[in-house]
Amino acid sequence: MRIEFTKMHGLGNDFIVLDARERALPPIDSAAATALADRHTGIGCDQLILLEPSTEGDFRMRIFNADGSEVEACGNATRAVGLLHGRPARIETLGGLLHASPSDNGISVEMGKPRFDWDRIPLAYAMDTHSMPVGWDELTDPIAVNVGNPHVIFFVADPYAVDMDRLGPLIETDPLFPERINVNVAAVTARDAMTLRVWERGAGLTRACGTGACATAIGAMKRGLVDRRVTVTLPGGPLVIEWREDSEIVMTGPATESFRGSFDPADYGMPAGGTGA
Ligand SMILES: N[C@@H](CCC[C@H](N)C(=O)O)C(=O)O
Repeated sequence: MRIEFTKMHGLGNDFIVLDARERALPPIDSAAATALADRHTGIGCDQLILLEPSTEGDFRMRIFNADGSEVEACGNATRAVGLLHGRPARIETLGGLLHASPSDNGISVEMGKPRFDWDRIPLAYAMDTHSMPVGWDELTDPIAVNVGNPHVIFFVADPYAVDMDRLGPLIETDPLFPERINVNVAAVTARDAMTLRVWERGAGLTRACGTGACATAIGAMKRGLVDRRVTVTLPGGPLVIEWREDSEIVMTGPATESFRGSFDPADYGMPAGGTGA
């Protein structure tokens, strides 16, 4: 049996979407996700997304980084599967229940409420997460925010001047972050505008990171640098992030289907059996 997939992206952050909501698929494990994500020998993606039935929401979304790690949240993929669903959706994730709905400017997602406690980031030991007394070369005084997944944010004059290929993996794997971390470097350009680059945990430098945009906007709002609605421009384009009075984060932006195809699971070492429906 061949497995059908949809290739999608949100501002160039790209996904293989596998749909096991109505038809069981062979189990997807870390090794299969890594093999499928390979840009030379597989289909290629930053994240593999697996949709399954859910008792809590309309469906469950599982997220695997390109390195095979299964993680809690992915903002851009949430918009992508919202587009695929075609109507408002309640999406169960490891990071919580999210709400995605079509809007005038693409797809809007209620991403949940941010967490700031050191043990909810998580960090390895207690520390003020609002102004962390740590640094890596010119990257100093970060703020840490968990928006379903963990982020550390550095405010700099020019994100494009930062050597992310060197500093990204160094910070991602620092023992201060027991579950590793997504690394954001951002510049505030106006009370309602920021630029951002993200080194993603388990995927490296991507063209866009939805949760990174949320965490960075919230970090800047907490420090009083921007207002409660801000446009965050990533290499792949802009996302609008709003922090509502009830503390819910709302992310709005585009999602795109690139193409559909199918593959033979045996080519990716996938065992026989079923996951999902
Ligand atoms: N690209 C995503 C984030 C994907 C997960 C992240 N790399 C992690 O490990 O937490 C997004 O758009 O949010």
